[in-house]
Amino acid sequence: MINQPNKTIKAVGVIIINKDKKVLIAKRKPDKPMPNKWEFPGGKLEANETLKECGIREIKEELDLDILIDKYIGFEDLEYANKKFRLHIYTAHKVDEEQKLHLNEHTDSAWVNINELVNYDFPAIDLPFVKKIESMAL
Ligand SMILES: Nc1nc2c([nH]c(=O)n2[C@H]2C[C@H](O)[C@@H](COP(=O)(O)OP(=O)(O)OP(=O)(O)O)O2)c(=O)[nH]1
Ligand SMILES: [Mg+2]
Repeated sequence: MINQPNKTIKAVGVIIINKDKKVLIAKRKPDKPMPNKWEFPGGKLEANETLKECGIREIKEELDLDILIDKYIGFEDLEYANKKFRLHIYTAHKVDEEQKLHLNEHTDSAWVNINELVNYDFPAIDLPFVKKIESMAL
């Protein structure tokens, strides 16, 4: 296939919120882009799926969790390794609050209060999302 350096890659990150209003964050592996950063789990859109379907699929693949998507928060654009990304963020909750996660793609995870998110090392692009959910009544 011809290289398409200007094509924007769509990705989805999911902010899973539990009954205590804590949000799930996960730590990226050391051998991935943005090594060891904390993130809202998710990944890249595949052909023939919607952004919401992508979020649900990625959370199942990365964490073995079944979720329902709640709200669209927004998007931010980023660029690295000569590639352009547009990261869309949704909030969601687990179908079964008791379901336990498994780390298939991350080295660590944590359920944290929204006002504690600033203490974790996120990619710069996540800061507007953190600010936005801090100001929302979740
Ligand atoms: N999932 C997620 N990605 C983020 C966040 N912040 C941020 O800059 N990114 C970037 C990293 C990636 O360039 C892109 C999402 O890619 P990803 O690494 O999750 O993709 P993926 O799960 O499909 O991983 P892979 O197939 O490349 O291993 O967005 C975030 O909070 N969550
Ligand atoms: Mg991912």
